[in-house]
Amino acid sequence: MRVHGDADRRHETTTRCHGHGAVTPWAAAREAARDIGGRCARPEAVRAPLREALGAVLAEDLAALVGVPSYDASAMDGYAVAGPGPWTVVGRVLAGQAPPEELGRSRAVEVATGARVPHGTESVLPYENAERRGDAVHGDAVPGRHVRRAGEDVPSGATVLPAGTAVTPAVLGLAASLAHDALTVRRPRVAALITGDELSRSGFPAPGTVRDAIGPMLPGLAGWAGAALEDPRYVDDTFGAMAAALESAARRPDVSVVVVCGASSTGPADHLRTALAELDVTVVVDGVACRPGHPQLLGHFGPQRAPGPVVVGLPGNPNAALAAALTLLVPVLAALTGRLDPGAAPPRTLPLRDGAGVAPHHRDTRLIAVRADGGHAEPVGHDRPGVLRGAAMADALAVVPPDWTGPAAELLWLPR
Ligand SMILES: Nc1nc2c(c(=O)[nH]1)N[C@H]1C(S)=C(S)[C@@H](COP(=O)(O)OP(=O)(O)OC[C@H]3O[C@@H](n4cnc5c(N)ncnc54)[C@H](O)[C@@H]3O)O[C@H]1N2
Ligand code: MOO
Repeated sequence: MRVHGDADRRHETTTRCHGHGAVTPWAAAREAARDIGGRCARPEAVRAPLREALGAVLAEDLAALVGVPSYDASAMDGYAVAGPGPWTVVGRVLAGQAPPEELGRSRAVEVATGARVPHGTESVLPYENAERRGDAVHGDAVPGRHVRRAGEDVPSGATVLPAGTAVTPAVLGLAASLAHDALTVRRPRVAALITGDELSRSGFPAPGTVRDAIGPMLPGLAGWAGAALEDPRYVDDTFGAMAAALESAARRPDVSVVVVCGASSTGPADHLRTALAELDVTVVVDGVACRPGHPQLLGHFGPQRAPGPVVVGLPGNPNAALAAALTLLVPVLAALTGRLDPGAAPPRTLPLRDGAGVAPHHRDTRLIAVRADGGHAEPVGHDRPGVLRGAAMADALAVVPPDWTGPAAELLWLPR
């Protein structure tokens, strides 16, 4: 970390206001994150083509512009038949082709699965139940069988999903079936400020420099929580650069969250807290009693009753940044659109495997990289604050509070 000229006076303030007993317990910090996210203005509703809507939430109920199926269709390859058998075969209809107007009594048309069946069709006789002799077909047809009637799965005009539903791959497929080309969705936008004059962004790091490991993690974390991350802005380790970058991100009406990486501690180049004070940001969580990730921060621009944009400060150590993102950033983003925190998905707890050698810390909640395997959670190791090696092998972070007696531990799932 390099020290810049304008650090000194303001750094005095930082040192006094952080790290002197005001840290928030881990569970309370997460609750605060959910609470702020839930109180912010919802991200603006926008029209998104289907291919861009994945992961957002629906801003409106999803209605069927067309029924499913949209025409009377065969559910099997075989014969559409009308009246009693045997039936005389009068033609063939493949999917996408027009059928004859009307199927007369004791008449059949050979049909492919998905083909339109003629009016008058009473059932479809699958090939395997049919015996063909010349133009005649014999077999036991069961009235109504293997014909999918128009609108029988989804009637035209029906509301099929409520506003607030997360757009999954299945939702996109359904929307297309219902004749939508675009959806009206909400998706929080996240601006990222990455600090650290020692950071490099590509190639082999020169002596004394470090590859940015947080920038590459953030889009996936944001996307997992239904948000979109803008290209990160790399900010010099000066008070002026930090304050200016924060201010300009916060002025953007489309930005719901500003995430700041690094500069969260009390060092001479750590200007986050002083810049937030200068900009009148309300700091709600100033440090969290957890390891790794204790210097993380949660605050907001704007008044208490209408907060926004939210500011999340992630520590510079990459594994601490990941733990902090799961603790504060993901719950804020999920709550902004009212969706469930994906880190808190079931199963919520698993027993740590016997002999895992986990001991609680006397004051802080430990967040331990674990693999979930056969009904147990097993620490994978390699999860010190400065390295993502353990997290990259892990399924979740096991939450071990100071009063933990085991063996069951709460899990905070990682995006996988
Ligand atoms: N006197 C104290 N010093 C520190 C404390 C403390 O309580 N008292 N806490 C330590 C902990 S814990 C953490 S975590 C770090 C947090 O530091 P910052 O958020 O201010 O971040 P930096 O100082 O800039 O960097 C810390 C470390 O991480 C590396 N780094 C930073 N950004 C990135 C990145 N994008 N990708 C990869 N690595 C990054 C940086 O080079 C440093 O090695 O403070 C401790 N100090
Ligand atoms: O808590 Mo630091 O956040 O250990 O790396």
